Amino acid sequence: MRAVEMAAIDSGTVTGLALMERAGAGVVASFHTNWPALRSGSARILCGPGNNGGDGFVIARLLHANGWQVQVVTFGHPDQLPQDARHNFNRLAMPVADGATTPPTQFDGDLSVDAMFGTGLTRPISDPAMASWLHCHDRFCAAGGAAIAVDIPSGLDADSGRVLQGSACARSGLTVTFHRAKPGHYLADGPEFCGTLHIVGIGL
Ligand SMILES: NC(=O)C1=CN([C@@H]2O[C@H](COP(=O)(O)OP(=O)(O)OC[C@H]3O[C@@H](n4cnc5c(N)ncnc54)[C@H](O)[C@@H]3O)[C@@H](O)[C@H]2O)[C@@H](O)CC1
Ligand SMILES: [K+]
Repeated sequence: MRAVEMAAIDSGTVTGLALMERAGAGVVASFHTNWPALRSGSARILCGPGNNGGDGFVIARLLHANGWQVQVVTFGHPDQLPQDARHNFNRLAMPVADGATTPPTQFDGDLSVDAMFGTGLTRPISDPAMASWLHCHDRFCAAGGAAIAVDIPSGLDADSGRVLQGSACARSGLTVTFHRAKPGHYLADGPEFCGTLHIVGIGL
């Protein structure tokens, strides 16, 4: 997937930023088809330190523009964000909570989005703050809340579908992935953690 994205970007046919905007818009569109009754409300978006988090910033901006009350929780310092994610972080016009220093509260809003990690997860999620925020997302999902994973549930290996050894991982009711499903969506723990799988095109 990374090679496909880089080839498209290197060929000049599309920018990473355009792909990220389409990814974020695809998640919002998928959300409305999966939960049509949920027209607006309050959303919590968990945004990790990479471009998966960047997708989360796009989703936050689009929901906010549609009249949603949005709480963005970030993990990692904005200065460390990759360029496209940083661009979308800078475009946010709402308060942002630092997940490392803000204790998680039980979420009683309408929509929780896991944009912590996608295909760039390289090791088990062991950071206690990340784990406890993901646990909130998982509890909200288990209680029947609208819980979405961006690209892949964080903590799940995109190739094997297994939760990385000892990693925190959160279930979602809907996973929205881009361009193609990954083996991890179907294998091992994938189905349990992904819930319904939507595959959106981002023009690749
Ligand atoms: N490349 C592109 O042009 C596009 C990428 N997209 C999104 O970008 C994602 C991939 O982005 P990235 O490659 O930045 O990867 P991620 O956003 O999945 O995360 C990578 C970051 O997390 C850190 N990390 C990995 N494992 C960790 C752990 N256990 N604890 C703490 N930090 C950890 C890495 O050091 C790195 O900084 C995709 O899943 C998708 O959501 C989409 O926007 C489509 C376009
Ligand atoms: K994710």
